[in-house]
Amino acid sequence: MISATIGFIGGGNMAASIIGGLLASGVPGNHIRVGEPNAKSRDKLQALGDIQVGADNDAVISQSDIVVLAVKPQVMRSVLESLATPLRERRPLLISIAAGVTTGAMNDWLGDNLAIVRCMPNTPALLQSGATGLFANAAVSDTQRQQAGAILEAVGLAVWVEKEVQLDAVTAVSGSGPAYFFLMMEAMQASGEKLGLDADTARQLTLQTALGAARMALEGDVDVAELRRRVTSPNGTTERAIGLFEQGGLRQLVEQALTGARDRADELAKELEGE
Ligand SMILES: NC(=O)C1=CN([C@@H]2O[C@H](COP(=O)(O)OP(=O)(O)OC[C@H]3O[C@@H](n4cnc5c(N)ncnc54)[C@H](OP(=O)(O)O)[C@@H]3O)[C@@H](O)[C@H]2O)C=CC1
Ligand SMILES: O=C(O)[C@@H]1CCC=N1
Repeated sequence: MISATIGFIGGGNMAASIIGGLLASGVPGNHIRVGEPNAKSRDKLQALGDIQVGADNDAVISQSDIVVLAVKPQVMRSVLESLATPLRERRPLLISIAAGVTTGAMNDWLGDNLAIVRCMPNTPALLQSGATGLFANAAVSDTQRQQAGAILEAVGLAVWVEKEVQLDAVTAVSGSGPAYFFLMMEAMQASGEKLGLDADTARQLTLQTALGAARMALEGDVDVAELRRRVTSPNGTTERAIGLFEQGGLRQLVEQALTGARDRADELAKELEGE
């Protein structure tokens, strides 16, 4: 059970997904506060439930045991520098969800050595089906580690990594990952339509197939390669399709794409630290 008060600095897409998941998991709305400058985003957040939403970050910090930093990487420095004094005084556990912003850079900008759990969640957190990688810096106590783990477990799978650099690989696999599956679904829907299905039928068949495949992979006792083989009848239709995917270099393309995402996280860190 999460009894701490949780304040979010930044209430955009990813914060809304986590907040929606926390509320669905039973965290009371009056334990959640958000500081968000954009009035439209505040309205969207307020629609999630009976949480305290405002534009005043200082008020959020003064009322929170845990502060989730959910702003874009590019504004993290200015946000932390502007909030350094109240954060240094109150010393809440900080949880950052920003891609490519290291705990070292955050503490440099704060001018202190605060407890920071850096994590990489993903948007399915909204449906409590998220996947998050977490890393704790040396200032994080066992209790704080448990608190951070409990928050992210409330919205899905939470996995700790030993080295901070591994979070860039987590970003490439699961942080950005939902977008890869959405792209595949977009492409399958479009192909279904080209092959003569109406848009709604193509959509329904694609989405249900994605759900069914993910459930079999998660709930079954065989690996995904074996599940793929079981669909692939010798000399059948799947064999033709899979052969064309392999011939087109799908595996190499996936590796290149994930390496690109990992490298972009590393670049972001260097760009932000060089500022
Ligand atoms: N989207 C995703 O799937 C994932 C995102 N992340 C990480 O989450 C973080 C947020 O991403 P995302 O939610 O997509 O981005 P959004 O732009 O949707 O959310 C960021 C929010 O922060 C607000 N903001 C800007 N400045 C401040 C400030 N000074 N104080 C408080 N709030 C402020 C922005 O308002 P305004 O719009 O007015 O600028 C915006 O609403 C990023 O660091 C990203 O790397 C991590 C995992 C997955
Ligand atoms: O695209 C991004 O940079 C963020 C981080 C992972 C998902 N969205």
